[in-house]
Order: sequence, then C-alpha cells, then structure tokens
Amino acid sequence: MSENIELMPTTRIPVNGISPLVIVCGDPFRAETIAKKLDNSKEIAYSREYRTFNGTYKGKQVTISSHGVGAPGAAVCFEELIKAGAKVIIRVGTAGSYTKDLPPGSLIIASSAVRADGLTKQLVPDGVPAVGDYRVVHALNQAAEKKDVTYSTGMIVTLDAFYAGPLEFPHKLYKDSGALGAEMEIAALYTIAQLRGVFAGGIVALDGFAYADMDYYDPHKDFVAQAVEDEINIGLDALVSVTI
Ligand SMILES: O=P(O)(O)O[C@H]1O[C@H](CO)[C@@H](O)[C@H]1O
Ligand SMILES: O=c1cc[nH]c(=O)[nH]1
Repeated sequence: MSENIELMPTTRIPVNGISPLVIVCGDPFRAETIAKKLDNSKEIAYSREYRTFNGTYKGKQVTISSHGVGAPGAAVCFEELIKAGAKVIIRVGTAGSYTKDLPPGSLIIASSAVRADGLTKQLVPDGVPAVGDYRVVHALNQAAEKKDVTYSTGMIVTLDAFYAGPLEFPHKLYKDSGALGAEMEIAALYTIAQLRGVFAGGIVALDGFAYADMDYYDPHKDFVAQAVEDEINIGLDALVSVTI
C-alpha cells in the first residue's frame, strides 16, 4: 500500500515534510546552489517556479525553496510553506541600492519593508507596517558581523514593477524617507509572517542602483555572485542560530 502524502496544491511541497527552518529565494537555480551547501540534500518538489530542497546545515534540518519574481507568486510559496510547517523564513535575495554608501556588491538586512506592492494591499489595510521579526533580524546581524562584508540594516522598498513605464518610480521619495534599496518580495513575506504568526527576516545582495536605467541591468557580474555567496552563508548561519 503506497503512503498517502498530502502535497500543497501549487508548490507541491509535502505537508509536514519540511523543516520549520526555511530559506527562500527568487531563483530556482539559486535554491539549488544553496542546497549544494547542505549535507544529505534532497529535492522534494519542483512545480512552476517553486523548487524545494531538504537537507542538513551544521547539524540542523533546513528547507530551501524558490518563490519566483514578484509578491503575488511569492505569497503563494510563503503561505504553502507555512501550511506545510515553516516557522522561521529567511529571504536571501537581490536588490537595487538607493545609496552610494552601499555600493553594488554590498548587502542589506531588511528590518522592515515599504509595502509598495499590490499583493499586501489586498491582505491588510494601509498603514499596517511590514516588519521583520526582531530575533531573526538580530540573528542575521550577528551572522553578518562574523563575515568580511559591507552591509547595513534598515528599511527596504518592495515594488511590483521592475521595468518602468511612462510613470516614474518614486525612488527619490523612498530614499529621502530612509529606505536603503528596492526589491520585490520582502513586504509580502513580512506581512504574511505577521498574519500567520511565524518569524521572518530578509537579506539582499545589491546588484546595481535601483534608480538606474534597467535596460542596463546585469545581475550576472562576479561581484554580485560573491555578494550572493556571502549572504547565503549569512542566511544559513542565522537560520540555524535563531532562538524564537
Ligand atoms: O534575486 P531575487 O531573490 O529573485 O530578488 C530580486 O530579483 C528579482 C528581479 O530581478 C526580484 O525577484 C527581486 O526581488
Ligand atoms: O528588484 C530589484 C532586484 C534587483 N535589483 C533591482 O534594482 N531591483
């Protein structure tokens, strides 16, 4: 008789088949890169843009999952991970910088995110902040302090659009309001974590300036690869050290 394992509908992640400790990233190939750092790594699901691995890092069971580009698709991943058993979720992503003090190749740990996305507007009222769990953010800071990296901790902006239309992105307004950079999913992660009672954090590698002309966007440079490698190690170290 075959075992009846319940799978989540969209990601095909097995219910109760993952670790409570989860790293998420946009790119399914980055999920594989992270999984290669684990002992006994095993791919457990690959559906649409959602690729999921289980393995062991520094003696603890962890899960790695990709969520694709943009808040709506990522939200499906976050919700299904939580239904399957995730308790701590750390996003390891990329972003554009708002400040010359954080040049491409450096890192941002997101203590909070501006909800400049559409998804969270359909979940919670305006004015509800998207905040990282203080223990997860602290664990990320502690792990970053042990590495030779340039990083800062603060507010990030989560946008839906990547390539601009005739409307100008309000990057200057966000920068002047204190934001350090822009990406596309952290506000969704923090909002959903707050709603579902789980603990989230995020770290991003800067691949350029957010206000630059995206026609020249190139996230495949060596210094970006190095920054991504650094943040993966920081994310994994934080994940297995966080006390909640
Ligand atoms: O590198 P990831 O995790 O995919 O994150 C960033 O890269 C994508 C845009 O190229 C968006 O998903 C943005 O948030
Ligand atoms: O959303 C993103 C991701 C990477 N770099 C950017 O400028 N924006």
